[in-house]
Amino acid sequence: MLRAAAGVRGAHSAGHGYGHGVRTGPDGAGMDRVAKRERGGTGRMGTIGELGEFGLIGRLTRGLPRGADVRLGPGDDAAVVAAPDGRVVATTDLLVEGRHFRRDWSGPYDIGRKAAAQNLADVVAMGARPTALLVGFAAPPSTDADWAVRLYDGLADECRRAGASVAGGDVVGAPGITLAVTALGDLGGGRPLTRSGARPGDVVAVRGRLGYASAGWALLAEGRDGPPELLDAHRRPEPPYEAGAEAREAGATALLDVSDGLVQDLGHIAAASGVRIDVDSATLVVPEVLGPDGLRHVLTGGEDHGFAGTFPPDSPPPPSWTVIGSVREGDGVRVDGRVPDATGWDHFRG
Ligand SMILES: Nc1ncnc2c1ncn2[C@@H]1O[C@H](COP(=O)(O)OP(=O)(O)OP(=O)(O)O)[C@@H](O)[C@H]1O
Ligand SMILES: Cc1ncc(C[n+]2csc(CCOP(=O)(O)O)c2C)c(N)n1
Ligand SMILES: [Mg+2]
Repeated sequence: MLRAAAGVRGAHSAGHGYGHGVRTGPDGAGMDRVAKRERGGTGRMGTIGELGEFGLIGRLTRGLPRGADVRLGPGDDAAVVAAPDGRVVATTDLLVEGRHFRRDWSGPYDIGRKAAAQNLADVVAMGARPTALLVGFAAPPSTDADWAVRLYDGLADECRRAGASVAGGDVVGAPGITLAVTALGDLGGGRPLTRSGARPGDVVAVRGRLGYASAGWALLAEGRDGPPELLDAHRRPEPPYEAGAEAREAGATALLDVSDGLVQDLGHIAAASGVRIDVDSATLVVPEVLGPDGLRHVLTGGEDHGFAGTFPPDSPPPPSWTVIGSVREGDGVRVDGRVPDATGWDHFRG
């Protein structure tokens, strides 16, 4: 059993509580008001340092969704998760303050949603059904407990969207916020949709938003306000989780989620499959809201966690997908016949 939480029962609101404007302008205008709202609560629970490690765990794990796949959830040395298929799909992704998000740009609820979404999308990109998350949470002791609770509200809600549960995790004091999330999934007897199955003659198709998170991040980085749908796309991706099942049913030969940039991620399919991928930019949906650099955001912007896949010519994807190109013999990715100079995000190249 878990030790009882030391803290007061949470009085936080279950609402999202995020605004739509830019959190900071170049002059820092409105920061105080923004900072208060983004702390995610009233500070009634105090800091996580005051709550203590086990008080915090007790508070964070209270009320989490618990699906049938999680046979034993938070509270023991490890969780027990069902693996009906006999194989477990497993993936892990870090979300690091200053690298993936900033606390003056994003509220805790959105950061929680994003941490879950980027992992759940990877499970779905294997053609699997997400079952459980394990959540490593590092934060300074001075962090408001309400902030941490709101983050877990976001994690829990994103899990609900994908039909998964939080099975366990770890908390640790650290100089900044880091979330290390591991997601598990079940293939339900199906074959995994790997990156290596694309064949010459296949069509290439995408599902979900592309370029929105990148355009939103660009606005935030420049300290500019802009359309809420862009700013929020940076804060919180909304992967169309149904894409995995759709791709599988349609006979997809390869699938991945677009996390680093469409061209770069298609390059992973091209390399793993030993093929060339040709993208026809005229087929890409570039909504006006993305602004003058819209095509660049669509081609190279990451973090929307839409899906890209390849499909045999005789079994095309359903209408919810957009066909954007074809698979040929050869290697690499071409856009309108040319090798693009920008492809996407690289953590070590800036
Ligand atoms: N530190 C590591 N140790 C072992 N394998 C790793 C490590 N980092 C990445 N990998 C593996 O390399 C592959 C590509 O990793 P990557 O993180 O780029 O995944 P992705 O789905 O393309 O992008 P994202 O990070 O957005 O999920 C994955 O199979 C991953 O498990
Ligand atoms: C504060 C801040 N600075 C920069 C970015 C942009 N960014 C960070 S990681 C990434 C690609 C996916 O990463 P991963 O491969 O780790 O999933 C992108 C486009 C951001 N979101 N926040
Ligand atoms: Mg991925």
